[in-house]
Amino acid sequence: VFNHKKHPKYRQFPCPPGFPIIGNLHQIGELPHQTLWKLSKKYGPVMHLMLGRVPTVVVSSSDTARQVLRVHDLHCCTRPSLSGPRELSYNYLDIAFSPYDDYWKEVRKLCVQELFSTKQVHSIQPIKDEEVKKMIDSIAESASQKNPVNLNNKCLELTVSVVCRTAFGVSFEGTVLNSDRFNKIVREALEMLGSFSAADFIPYVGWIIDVLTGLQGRRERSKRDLNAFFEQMFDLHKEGKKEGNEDFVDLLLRLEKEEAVLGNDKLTRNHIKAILLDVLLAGIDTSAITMTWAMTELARNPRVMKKVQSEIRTQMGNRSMISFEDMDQLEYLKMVIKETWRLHPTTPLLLPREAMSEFDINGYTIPVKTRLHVNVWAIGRDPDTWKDPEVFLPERFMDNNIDAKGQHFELLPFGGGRRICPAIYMGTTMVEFGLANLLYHFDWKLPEGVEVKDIDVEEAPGLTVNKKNELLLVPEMRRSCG
Ligand code: HEM
Repeated sequence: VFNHKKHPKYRQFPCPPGFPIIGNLHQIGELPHQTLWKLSKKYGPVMHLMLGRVPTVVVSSSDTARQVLRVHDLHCCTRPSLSGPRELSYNYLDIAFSPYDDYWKEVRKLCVQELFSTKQVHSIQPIKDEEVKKMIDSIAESASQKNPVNLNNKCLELTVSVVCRTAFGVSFEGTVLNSDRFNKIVREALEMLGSFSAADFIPYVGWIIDVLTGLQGRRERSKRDLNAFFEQMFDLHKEGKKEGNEDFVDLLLRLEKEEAVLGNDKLTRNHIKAILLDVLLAGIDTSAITMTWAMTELARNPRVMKKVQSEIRTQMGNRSMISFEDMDQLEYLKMVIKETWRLHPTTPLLLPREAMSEFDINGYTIPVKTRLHVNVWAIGRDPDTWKDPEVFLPERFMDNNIDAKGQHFELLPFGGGRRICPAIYMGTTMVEFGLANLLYHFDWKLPEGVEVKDIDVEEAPGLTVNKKNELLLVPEMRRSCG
């Protein structure tokens, strides 16, 4: 383990005091991005911690994020090797947890060209149209009975349906797998990816703790369930029982048949499963969470709610459905989404990186093998960057060109550098389209007895951070004005 005190050439990092063996692990808590944000106020925007035996650096300002993600990207764009991801990703055959190597470059390129491309996003628009219509119809029913709607669930149902039909050609209403079982498999896998594994922090003996706590067993079960799910999807495609046009499984099976090559490997079933794993785990929650947080902030800020609805309704006039092309005109809605990402980035610490060679940030030397986190959540609340950071104010994006595509280091919901999310367009269009429809068709009232100040922003722990408590709002069908 690297010890700065024994290496006088290195400037001593600011670091909170820790204990032997566990280091600072006990300080991290359930919501690490929040704890680390508080610590960064005392220890600064480049902070060193020992998580067990793992030296970790957390950066918490837009300038230090720029240094990690742009200036030194090539020194630190690999991922650390972690037990949960290793188990679930067929030994890092996926994109998100693969180390930085030729295989990662090839598999990422293949997915960007074939699965996440603009052309692909446009080709799945009919699926989105249908699924959004289903969502609107089911909310309309609640509206007619004046029943509150659970928006966490509604947003998740929408993204599950869109992603499943796009990737597997299957919608989950009463078909092959019932959606409860599917949701359980996805939830458990997400938890296994995000869970704290002693083996990752305490070498040699940590794995014993994982066996004793039952984590290892749960991980193995999660992998078996996912594997069985993927096999079922392959069978379904073999039997020709799935619906619609070419989906991701069709496409990847076709590439397998054509003997596509990734780095030194031929594309096999395990590669396909690992790619589909990323689609499931990175594609479903992120968009749903963004929509839920946006609706939460709008309910807390009636002025903004009114303004964004007025924009959508003025631009759209009277329609039964909004189309994908209409999205271009909705400038204020886009600002609302950016403001949502500033305060509620779905992946607040991004995915971990690891230093591959030594480099400096602000005069501190980061040794090889140091783990790195960019605290995007802290950057969104940095008063040196944002005026009144705690206020939800979409207008702050009015007179600047700050976007969320990884070039503006004060707003990084998709990360940045070589590891930036490869599906920004797919994710953004899903969020815009879902929200525009929710806001166009309905007015949203608070349930009886609830006041604006009662709507909380408590967070649920996890690799992606959702609203902890359900957001319940009562929909009222929009009165058409013509
Ligand atoms: C609003 C929606 C989304 C958000 C906010 C989001 C956010 C992110 C973030 C923060 C990362 C980590 C970047 C880093 O470590 O620097 C990431 C990586 C990734 N995302 Fe997304 N994402 C979204 C949608 C999607 C979708 C729809 C897919 C696929 C269907 C996807 C696939 C991936 C993959 C494969 C990676 C790993 C990239 C790599 O390590 O090379 N994401 N995403």
